[in-house]
Amino acid sequence: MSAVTYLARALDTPTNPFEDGPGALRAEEVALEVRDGTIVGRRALVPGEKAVATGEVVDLRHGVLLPGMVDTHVHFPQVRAIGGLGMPLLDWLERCALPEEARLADPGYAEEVADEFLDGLARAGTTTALVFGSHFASAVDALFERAERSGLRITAGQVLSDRMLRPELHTDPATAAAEGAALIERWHGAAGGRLRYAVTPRFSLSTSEAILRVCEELLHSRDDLWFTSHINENLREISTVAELFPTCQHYLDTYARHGLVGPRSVLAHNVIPGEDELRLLAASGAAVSHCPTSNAALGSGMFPLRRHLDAGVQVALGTDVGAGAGFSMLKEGLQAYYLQQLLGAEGVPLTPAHLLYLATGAGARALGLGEQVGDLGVGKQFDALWLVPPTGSTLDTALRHAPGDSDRLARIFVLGTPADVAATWVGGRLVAGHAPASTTHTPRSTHVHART
Ligand SMILES: Nc1nc2[nH]cnc2c(=O)[nH]1
Ligand SMILES: [Zn+2]
Repeated sequence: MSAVTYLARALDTPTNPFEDGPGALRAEEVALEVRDGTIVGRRALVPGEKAVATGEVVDLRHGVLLPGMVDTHVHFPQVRAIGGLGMPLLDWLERCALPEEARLADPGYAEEVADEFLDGLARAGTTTALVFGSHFASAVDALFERAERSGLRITAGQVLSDRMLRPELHTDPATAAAEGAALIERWHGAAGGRLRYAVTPRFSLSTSEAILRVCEELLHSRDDLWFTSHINENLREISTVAELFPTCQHYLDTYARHGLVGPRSVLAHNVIPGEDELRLLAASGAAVSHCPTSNAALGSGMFPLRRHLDAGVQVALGTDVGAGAGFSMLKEGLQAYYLQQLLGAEGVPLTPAHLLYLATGAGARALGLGEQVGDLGVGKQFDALWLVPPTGSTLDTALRHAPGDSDRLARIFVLGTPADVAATWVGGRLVAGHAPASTTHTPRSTHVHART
C-alpha cells in the first residue's frame, strides 16, 4: 500500500478526559499522511488550505473524521434478535436470545449471521470489537473466517456453558477443552494479529466449576489470550449465582478463583457491584464493558460509573447486541450520558469528550490496543470513520450551525446514526462505504489528475 494523505476535520481524544478534563478533546483540520495503514504524519491545516501535499490526496473535509469505534461487548449470534423488548434478563435469554443462538448449530445459518454481524459493525464505524461468540465451534470458525476477510479487528471465542440454558447449547469439559484448543490454535493471532481469541464462559449462572476449570486451562495455555464474560447485571442472576457458588465471596470470585480475572479480562455490565469486587477489578487491571442501551432495555439498572472511577476500574463501552439497541456506539455514548444525568448527584457529568473517549480510546486500552488504535495520532493505525450526514438532514443542519467543536461532537452523539457513516477504514483499508476519489499532486505540475 503506498502513501495517502487524508485531509480531514478530525475529532479525537488522545488523552483520557476522566483524568485531563474536557480539554482532552482534539479538534483540528489536518493532513494525515498514512503509509501502509499507519499514520506517519499529522499536520494542522490552515482552514480551507488548498494543495497541501504531494502524492495521493483524499479530501474528506466536507465530513467529520473520527477514530474507529471500539465495541468491547457485542454478541455475534444475536444480530437477528435485536429489538426483543419487554423482558428482564433471564426471561429475555430464554424467550429471545437463546432460541436464536440455537439456530447457529447450522453452519450455513451461522455463516449468514456472521456476514450480517460484521457488516453491521463496519457500517456503524466500529473497527475493533470484543465479540461474544457462539456455543458452536463451527459457528466460531465461520465468524473468524468472515472476520479475516472483513478487515476488522476481532477478538472472540466459543461461548461455554453446561447448564440452565437449552440442552443444545450445553457442552462438557472434554469437548470444551478440545474445541477451545483447536480454535485457539487456528485463530489466535491470525491475520497478522488482527484476530485474537477470548476464553468466554457465558456467565457463572450457566457454567459449572468443571467448565470454569477448563476456561482456566485454556486461558493459561498461551500468555496473551483474552477473557470475557458477564457479571452483576441483574438481581435474580446475582442471587442465583450466590446459591450456585456458596463458598465464593461474590460473583467476581467465581471467575477470579480460577485465575480468569486479569489485565486481559473484560467483564460486561457490572451494574450492581460490591465494593470488594470493584477493588479486585481495579487491582487485577481488568476492564468493565458498560452497555447502556442493554441495561435500559432489560431494566437491569443504572451503571454506577462514579463508583467504578473512584475505585480505579477501567470502564469502556459495549453495544451488547442484541439486548442492546444495535451497532451504534454513538447511541451507546448518548445513552451513557442520559443514565449519568438521571443519576443526578451520584452521576458523572459526561461531556462530549468523555463520550468519544469511552467509545474509542477507553475500549482500545481495555483491549490492550491503546498503542495501536483509539485516536488519530502519529504512530496509530488509520482506523477511522467518516461521517457525512445527508445534505439537509438534521445532523447536517446541526453541524453547520454548531458554535464550537465540543458542540459539534455533542450533536454527532445526539443525532448521528450508522446511516451517516460514509466510510470506515481499518489500517488504511476501506472496510465499509465509499471514500472520495484521490487526486495526485506531483511537485512539478500545478494541475491534478483525478483518480477513480
Ligand atoms: N445482556 C446479556 N446478558 C447475558 N448474560 C448471559 N448471557 C447474556 C446475554 O446474551 N446478554
Ligand atoms: Zn452480553
